[in-house]
Amino acid sequence: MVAMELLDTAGQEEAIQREGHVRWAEGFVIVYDITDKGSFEDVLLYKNLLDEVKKPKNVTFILLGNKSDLDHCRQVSTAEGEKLATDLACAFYECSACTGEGNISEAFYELCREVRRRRMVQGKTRRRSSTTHVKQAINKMLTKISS
Ligand SMILES: Nc1nc2c(ncn2[C@@H]2O[C@H](COP(=O)(O)OP(=O)(O)OP(=O)(O)O)[C@@H](O)[C@H]2O)c(=O)[nH]1
Repeated sequence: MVAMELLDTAGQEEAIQREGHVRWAEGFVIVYDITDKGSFEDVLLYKNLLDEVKKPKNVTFILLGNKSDLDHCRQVSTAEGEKLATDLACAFYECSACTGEGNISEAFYELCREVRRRRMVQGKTRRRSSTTHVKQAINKMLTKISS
């Protein structure tokens, strides 16, 4: 079971840089509108802003192309979305917040799974480094005792 708190950044750059919840959040959903090429071009901008706020940590995120119900007005192809997601090494979904089509639940499950995977990896790194510190301390003590 995972308890999620979802916050909307309202899309303003200054808000993303300023707001504490961006620093606090563990995972992000970057959303563009498939009928608006400009919103797709902004994805990189938002990714870079998140990188800036979260550094030195890597940003955990998924890419979501919204408004798939408006396929007749599409300006961004599915292939373009997939290509960007591959370049950014994140999961990609198309969906419609309006009709619910596309796999919105799966997108959020995947984001949760990715957050957990990264936590596990970071936990292992932390544990390994603390074991190293304990070993070094014991070695120091033994060296002192024997000298
Ligand atoms: N057809 C369709 N319209 C949508 C969909 N999602 C949102 N909209 C419409 O798009 C408009 C903008 O939606 P918002 O939820 O305000 O978008 P936003 O990105 O949060 O906007 P900001 O508040 O500026 O950040 C509204 O008129 C929504 O009804 C969708 O999946 N399909």
